[in-house]
Amino acid sequence: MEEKLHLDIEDFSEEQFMESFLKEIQSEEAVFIIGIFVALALVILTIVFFGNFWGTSKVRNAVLLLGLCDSGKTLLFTRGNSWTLIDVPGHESLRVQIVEKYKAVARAIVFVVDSSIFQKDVRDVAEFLYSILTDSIVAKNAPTLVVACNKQDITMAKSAKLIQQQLEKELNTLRLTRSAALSSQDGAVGGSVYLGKKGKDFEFSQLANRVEFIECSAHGSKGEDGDAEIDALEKCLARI
Ligand SMILES: Nc1nc2c(ncn2[C@@H]2O[C@H](COP(=O)(O)OP(=O)(O)OP(=O)(O)O)[C@@H](O)[C@H]2O)c(=O)[nH]1
Repeated sequence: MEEKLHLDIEDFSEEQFMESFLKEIQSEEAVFIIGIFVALALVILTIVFFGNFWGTSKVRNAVLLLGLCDSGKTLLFTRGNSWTLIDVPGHESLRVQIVEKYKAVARAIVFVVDSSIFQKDVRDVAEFLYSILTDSIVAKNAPTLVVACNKQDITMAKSAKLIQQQLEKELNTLRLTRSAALSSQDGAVGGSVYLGKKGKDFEFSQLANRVEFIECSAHGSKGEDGDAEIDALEKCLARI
């Protein structure tokens, strides 16, 4: 009897030991599995976070507002509150740096022209446009180009059609002089591409970019306090 009792106690303690041993192993396994899940979740979160971060930094979603000084960029900027615009100052010393910074992310370029003094400005406007369109990054990305012929409320303002024709003529001349200057130098000048098609007079239709010429007035007919006439510009941007 004593022997039996002794055996029972021994059996019992062995069973208990096995049970607690198994429990121990199971809880260790659970901790191990939870650990793996946490590590996996961290890896996935890191990938998603950096994926988004790198992804958005490469997305081209900027609309650059370019143009000579006083063409009306800032006034247009204040009117276009539904867009993500970058108003680039017209002054050459400031604009070069800003264009350099944003050109790679430009989804569209709104090039603002003062239509009321276009005749006087045509050469400068063409030179500015030439420098943008022959930039290798701009040429590669081919952002939509909207030439906004602003200040249409002023009687002397030239029409979008005339501005387009004169710019094509001026860009053609510039291309001739610039190409001659380039070929007289040794080697290629970094970052510049040929404008349009070789052997043909320059036309905007030769560019890979979608190009639109629109008429607008940031002032509107009732001055700065009135409604701006920028419907055509808004429609263009909505399509981008
Ligand atoms: N009549 C008229 N005046 C305008 C229009 N748009 C702008 N202006 C005026 O033109 C002047 C220059 O406008 P801004 O918007 O400052 O020109 P900007 O292109 O930003 O000039 P910068 O900052 O020097 O590059 C201001 O006095 C504006 O009120 C327009 O559609 N019609």
